[in-house]
Amino acid sequence: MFEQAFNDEDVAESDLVTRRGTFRAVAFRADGHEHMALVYGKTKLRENVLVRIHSECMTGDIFGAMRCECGEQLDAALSTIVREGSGILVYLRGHEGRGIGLVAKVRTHVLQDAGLDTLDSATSLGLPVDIRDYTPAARVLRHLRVQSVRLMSNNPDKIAALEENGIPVTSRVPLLMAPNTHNIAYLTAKRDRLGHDLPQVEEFSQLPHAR
Ligand SMILES: Nc1nc2c(ncn2[C@@H]2O[C@H](COP(=O)(O)OP(=O)(O)OP(=O)(O)O)[C@@H](O)[C@H]2O)c(=O)[nH]1
Ligand SMILES: [Zn+2]
Repeated sequence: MFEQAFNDEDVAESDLVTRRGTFRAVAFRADGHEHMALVYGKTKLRENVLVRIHSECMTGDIFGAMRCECGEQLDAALSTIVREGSGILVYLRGHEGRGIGLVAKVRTHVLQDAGLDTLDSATSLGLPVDIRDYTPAARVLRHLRVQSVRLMSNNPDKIAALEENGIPVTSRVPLLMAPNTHNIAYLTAKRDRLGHDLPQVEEFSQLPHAR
């Protein structure tokens, strides 16, 4: 059996008016962290709900860092959800630096500036490459009574994790941002070493999502 959703004391929700529109903000505690699901439009008991599972990235999401494309993906995912009229963005804490934390991530940046890629910079510090746990996302989607999802991601691990945790993924929606000189190495390592579904650099400019 899959884990039940949440005890009442671990979840709270309210309307959240944002510059993009009014979402339902569902704050929840899971695995020692406080996470958030932003729900737009009607998703309860629906199939093929447009979903983004977004891993916390303080540098990219809040400060607009260009080392990665996280901030742009966050913007694009929310815009797409609003444009389509419904969907859910799950913002997962504890995922900073693919799970190694903020201090460790910044330490890997120093090594990346010296030429190592995102994987080697972690392993050379004795750190794991990716220890993210997606079960809190599956739990909140179950709590929200979502029947199946269209997942906005380029990472096959996220699809596998949802399926393993009882949330059917009917399709994957690519979330491709145009590369810049600061994140091209990061994107290339994701494609070539982590198996993310990303195009070759020269193909990016022809993509509908690229900007
Ligand atoms: N270890 C490490 N983590 C990073 C670095 N830059 C960003 N991250 C983290 O990477 C996470 C995002 O993972 P990505 O591999 O970029 O993308 P993803 O979420 O797996 O896949 P998508 O769904 O396609 O966006 C965030 O939690 C960031 O904090 C870095 O240089 N080193
Ligand atoms: Zn990032």
